[in-house]
Amino acid sequence: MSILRRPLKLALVQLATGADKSTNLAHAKAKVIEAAEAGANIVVLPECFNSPYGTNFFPQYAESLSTRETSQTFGTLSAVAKETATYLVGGSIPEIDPTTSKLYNTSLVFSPNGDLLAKHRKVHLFDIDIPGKIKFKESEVLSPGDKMTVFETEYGKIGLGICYDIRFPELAMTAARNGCFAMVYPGAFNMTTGPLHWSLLARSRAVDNQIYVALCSPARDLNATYHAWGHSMVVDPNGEVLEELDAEEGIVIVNLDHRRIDEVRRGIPVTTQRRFDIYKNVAE
Ligand SMILES: NC(=O)CCC(=O)C(=O)O
Repeated sequence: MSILRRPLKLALVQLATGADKSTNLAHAKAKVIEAAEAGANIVVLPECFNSPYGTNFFPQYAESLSTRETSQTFGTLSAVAKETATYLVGGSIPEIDPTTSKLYNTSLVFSPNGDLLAKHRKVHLFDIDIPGKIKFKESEVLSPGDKMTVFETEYGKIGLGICYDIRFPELAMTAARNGCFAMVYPGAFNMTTGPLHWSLLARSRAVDNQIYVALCSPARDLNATYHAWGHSMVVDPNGEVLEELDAEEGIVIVNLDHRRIDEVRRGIPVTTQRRFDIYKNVAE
């Protein structure tokens, strides 16, 4: 059997977000319903979809995600997943762990009956400094997650990362080696690295592993302090961009098909040609 058990429709919601959390949540809910009505089986929201993106905003917007009772966002996502009977990758939101007071950039995934399926805390924090262009240091306020995240669906397994996580091929590689048919990354690249690396990284992770790769960004808001690149996209296992948005709000809906994975893997059989006998000390 293929790693993708049967065809499905994947939707990416490139959401326009603002400063008001309740408005963002209501808007996200409306867009998830719109995607589901268009036939989506799995819906993805962007990184930091309920708040502006910035280290100064994380503490203010953070929620404890232990239960739906402690988190407005948890409750909303769970309810809309159930209402629409879709798998929902709830982008990411700032999380506070009440026992340690540590903050995380966290993604929650819900099943079609509204149960929490997975929780991914961004593993690689976005700390970069490109002189004259962009300096950003998530680690000033956030702590990194300490595990990879793969979740099981009726279609097969999906790996989950958040934005900067895509720069580390090991995550996608490990997920693919463990049988995932796709990597999904809620993300918010910027106007410096977005044009150069966003598509390149998505296509690289896809070609490396011969899996589908989906990146879901917020829409660009030039009134915000951080200008997201947008360009939410789905790439197929051969590295071809199936659909890509521009900067504005929109929904990408794409059919994923196991026959495409099988065909690409048959044509270029790198999955069976690997030389594990000569790859040594990869952890160094
Ligand atoms: N939110 C992020 O992790 C941004 C990552 C990014 O822009 C990059 O270039 O990497």
